[in-house]
Amino acid sequence: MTAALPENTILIIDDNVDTIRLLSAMVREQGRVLFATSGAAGLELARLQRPQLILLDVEMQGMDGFAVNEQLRRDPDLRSSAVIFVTAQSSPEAEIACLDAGAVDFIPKPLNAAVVQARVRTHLRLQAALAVLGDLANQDGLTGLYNRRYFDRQVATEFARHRRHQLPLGLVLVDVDDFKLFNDRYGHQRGDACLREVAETLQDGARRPGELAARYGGEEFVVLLPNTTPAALARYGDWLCRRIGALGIPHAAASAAPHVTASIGLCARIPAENDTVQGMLHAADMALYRAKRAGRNRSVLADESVSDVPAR
Ligand SMILES: Nc1nc2c(ncn2[C@@H]2O[C@H](COP(=O)(O)OP(=O)(O)OP(=O)(O)O)[C@@H](O)[C@H]2O)c(=O)[nH]1
Repeated sequence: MTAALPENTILIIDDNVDTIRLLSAMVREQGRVLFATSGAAGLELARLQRPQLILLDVEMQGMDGFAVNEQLRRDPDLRSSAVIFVTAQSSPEAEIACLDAGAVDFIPKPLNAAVVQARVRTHLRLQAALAVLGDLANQDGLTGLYNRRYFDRQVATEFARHRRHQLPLGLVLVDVDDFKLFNDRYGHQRGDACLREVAETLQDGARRPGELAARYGGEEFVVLLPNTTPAALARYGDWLCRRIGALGIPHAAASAAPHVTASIGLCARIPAENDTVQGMLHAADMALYRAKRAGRNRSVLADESVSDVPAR
């Protein structure tokens, strides 16, 4: 689920071109170096490039380093970039003010190459460790898919985005059929292996940008499909059902087939003003319930889904 770690990116924000040149030369071996000569340009670049580390001049014309840092800290997308303040003010008070503002470190001017490199190295290492921890916190330990915590965050963001742009959002609940009987018959370890295989199938079927498969709990999974019409979602549900069946995992005690199958509840909607994520999940859950009641091993689209939106 996790993309390969990107190369380290270091952004220098300083209104003095000579300082930028000097700092760039000092840190260029340690990552890709970008620079901006004003706070506003620096924020713009940070938004586009998501640097691991920002070397931020405190005393700049216009927006000073503290103001830039405040905006960085406030923006959830930028908060993970570590800021090292660079300043000619080397009093203990100035140093404390930098750290209190949320910077991870402080580099005094005049610049010393060895000190700059050591600090940058340390914080790039810490950033890499934090990125690994962040990924683990979002991951389900058994299947490697995203966990429910991460899904809850993403679905809220996507729901709001789809409402803003009036696009249909697709939600898929997948529940492995008669899984208690599978565990009873084949044991918990084979049960775990089965869940991993189903998870892999879901992951394979959610590779387009913005698509996301997560473990929702126990033997239940959820897939989020941006900009997906009810008709396209119904096709996806049928396809997924067939793919899970085609894994051919024997399940002699199952009611729908002699192999592992899944029931799938689908909901695709353009979120209305008074809609909620919970409302969509509830609709998908009701559809899943109907799939179970109708004999399992099938996908069912929630009743109220709109169908007059362009095809995906
Ligand atoms: N092996 C394994 N089993 C799990 C895991 N999480 C949940 N389960 C089992 O999944 C089973 C789910 O059972 P039920 O909720 O009764 O549903 P079901 O047997 O799949 O029946 P239907 O959903 O009606 O088809 C329970 O026996 C749980 O113990 C897991 O991580 N590993």
